[in-house]
Amino acid sequence: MNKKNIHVVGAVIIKDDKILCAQRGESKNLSYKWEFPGGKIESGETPQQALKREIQEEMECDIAVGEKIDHTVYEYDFGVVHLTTFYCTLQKGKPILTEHHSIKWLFKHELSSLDWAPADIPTIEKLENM
Ligand SMILES: Nc1nc2c([nH]c(=O)n2[C@H]2C[C@H](O)[C@@H](COP(=O)(O)OP(=O)(O)OP(=O)(O)O)O2)c(=O)[nH]1
Repeated sequence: MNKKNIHVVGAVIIKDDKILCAQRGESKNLSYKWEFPGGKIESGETPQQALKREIQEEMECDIAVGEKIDHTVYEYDFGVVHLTTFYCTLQKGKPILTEHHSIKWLFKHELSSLDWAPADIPTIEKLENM
């Protein structure tokens, strides 16, 4: 059986040289793994629109979406995630924890101390070598 394709966008939000990292909740797949806030692209949306919407919903703040960082395809047991990550900045408000277990602001050289969702590793490597 073919696995379902899941198209996901992730926001690498940078503020004062630190990057916002978010930990998934207990009841989710990839529970307690770290990720970039974001989510699935809905039909009719551009990746950038999806990212702005997801961050508003999840963290109650507005972002500006900048350049693409990376695009990876990773096969999990529950499906194939196509993850695109973008540089973002905060425009209005401050990220609020709603559905994540926790959030952290880390310098890029600290990112690899967290247990990331596997699809995120190429983005982490790019950020570390930036
Ligand atoms: N938001 C986000 N999701 C990621 C990243 N890396 C990664 O493998 N994923 C996976 C986890 C999920 O299976 C999927 C994103 O879906 P989602 O955030 O909309 O959905 P979810 O599983 O948290 O919850 P649900 O809405 O399906 O209940 O992509 C990442 O950096 N950010």
